[in-house]
Amino acid sequence: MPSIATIGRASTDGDPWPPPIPPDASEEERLARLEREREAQKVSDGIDRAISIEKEQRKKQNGVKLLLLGQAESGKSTVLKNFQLRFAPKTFQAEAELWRPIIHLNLVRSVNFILDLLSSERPSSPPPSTSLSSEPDNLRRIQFSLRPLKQVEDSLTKRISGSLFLPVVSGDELKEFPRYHPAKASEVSVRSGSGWMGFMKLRRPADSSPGRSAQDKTEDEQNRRILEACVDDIQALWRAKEVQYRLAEREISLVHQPGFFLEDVERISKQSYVPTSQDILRARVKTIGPEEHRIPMDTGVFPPGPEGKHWIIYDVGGSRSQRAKWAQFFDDSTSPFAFGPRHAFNQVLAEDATVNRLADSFKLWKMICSNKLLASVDLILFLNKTDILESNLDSGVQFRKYVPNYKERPNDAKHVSRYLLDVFTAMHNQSTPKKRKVHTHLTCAIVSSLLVQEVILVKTLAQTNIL
Ligand SMILES: Nc1nc2c(ncn2[C@@H]2O[C@H](COP(=O)(O)OP(=O)(O)OP(=O)(O)O)[C@@H](O)[C@H]2O)c(=O)[nH]1
Ligand SMILES: [Mg+2]
Repeated sequence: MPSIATIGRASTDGDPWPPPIPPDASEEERLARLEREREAQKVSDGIDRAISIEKEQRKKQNGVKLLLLGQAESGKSTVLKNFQLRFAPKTFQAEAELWRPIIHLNLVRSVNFILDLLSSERPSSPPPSTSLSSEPDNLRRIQFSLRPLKQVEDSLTKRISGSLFLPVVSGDELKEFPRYHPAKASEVSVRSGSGWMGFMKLRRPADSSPGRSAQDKTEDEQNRRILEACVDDIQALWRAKEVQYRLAEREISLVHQPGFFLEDVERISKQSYVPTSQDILRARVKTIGPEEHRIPMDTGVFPPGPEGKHWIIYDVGGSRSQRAKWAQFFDDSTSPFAFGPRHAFNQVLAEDATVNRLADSFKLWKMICSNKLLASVDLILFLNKTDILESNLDSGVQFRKYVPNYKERPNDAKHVSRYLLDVFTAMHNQSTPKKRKVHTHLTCAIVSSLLVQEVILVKTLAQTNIL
């Protein structure tokens, strides 16, 4: 006899359960039988509900598990920083100083990128407004005087990545970190999160522990002195018309590149500089993960939960060689956050220049939606980088040129966002194995305003029953 919970389903030996009502049963027997089945069904549904509530509660007691998924540079680690800023502000502030070398590395890579660009090729024609000016001579002097920044870049990369501490990086991963990429400047090829942070803690400049060598300290001071001495020339380089001309000629928008700090050079090169929260959110470190981060939920934002409750956030690397590592986190106790780079419709992948980033992002989304291991969890989709999308469209870039199906709709952020939300939702509905909710949000992860936190933490998580 099957248990009551299986009434109405197939029995274990393959025969249908309950068995059909015998054809010779009287009307009275038939009605009584139907009534018994209805009652049994009610009990069965009640048991299913209780099991699912218990499962939810068990999930919550262990902490809330979030999985950040999306292509490289889509903003996963930045949202993680937002969580840290919101829920563990003291730790976040205490670690601010660790971000200074990363921010300096972002800056010197931008400078070295421009220097490489200037020396890599001659422009197709000289910039019209500078041909009669004295700028070319001055630019040559600046190029010469900024040469020590190559050593600063090498030294910072070595300090941050700590070659001894780095896991073996595969050939494919190394290929993703070219020193000079035609459309990129600020990628930092180091381990993210706890990897580099743990290492930097050991070598902290203010730290007088025996782990920190005198050589590190000297090198750190020397790098900062060089940077401070270069401030005027870096500013002059960035303002030079020829530089702007060469960047425009190759359609390179450094301002929109991750880890862009050229406008902040004076402030961030001061000896007394300590990174602000905003600087940290803007800093770029590529994740070679996956990494588990535990953030205590102790800030009283939500009603107190069980003692020792944590956010457990899995931050993964989004570049192609990293994606095979995602599957180990796919299960129904983890809430996946997927990131769609809305701004990237006119960009290609850093790791494969033949692949449009928006097309890649659609493919990833379909893979997440159709995954059977995630079929029972609601999905949260962030269409991130609203600011870059707006600035791209405002500068006249035509969305329909890259997405012909967009046709004659208006070329503004509101309509493009609506269109993308519709496409992502339709793709989900076509590929999901089960009916479930998708919570979509337009976000700008570098803004840690209350609004963003409200959206991310309160509305979304509460709607998905995570909290
Ligand atoms: N302008 C702008 N920049 C953003 C936004 N969100 C993230 N960024 C920046 O984009 C860069 C990349 O973000 P990350 O969070 O490192 O990207 P990721 O998805 O973790 O990338 P991988 O670790 O390579 O997988 C960082 O420099 C961020 O500061 C946004 O909404 N607007
Ligand atoms: Mg990351």
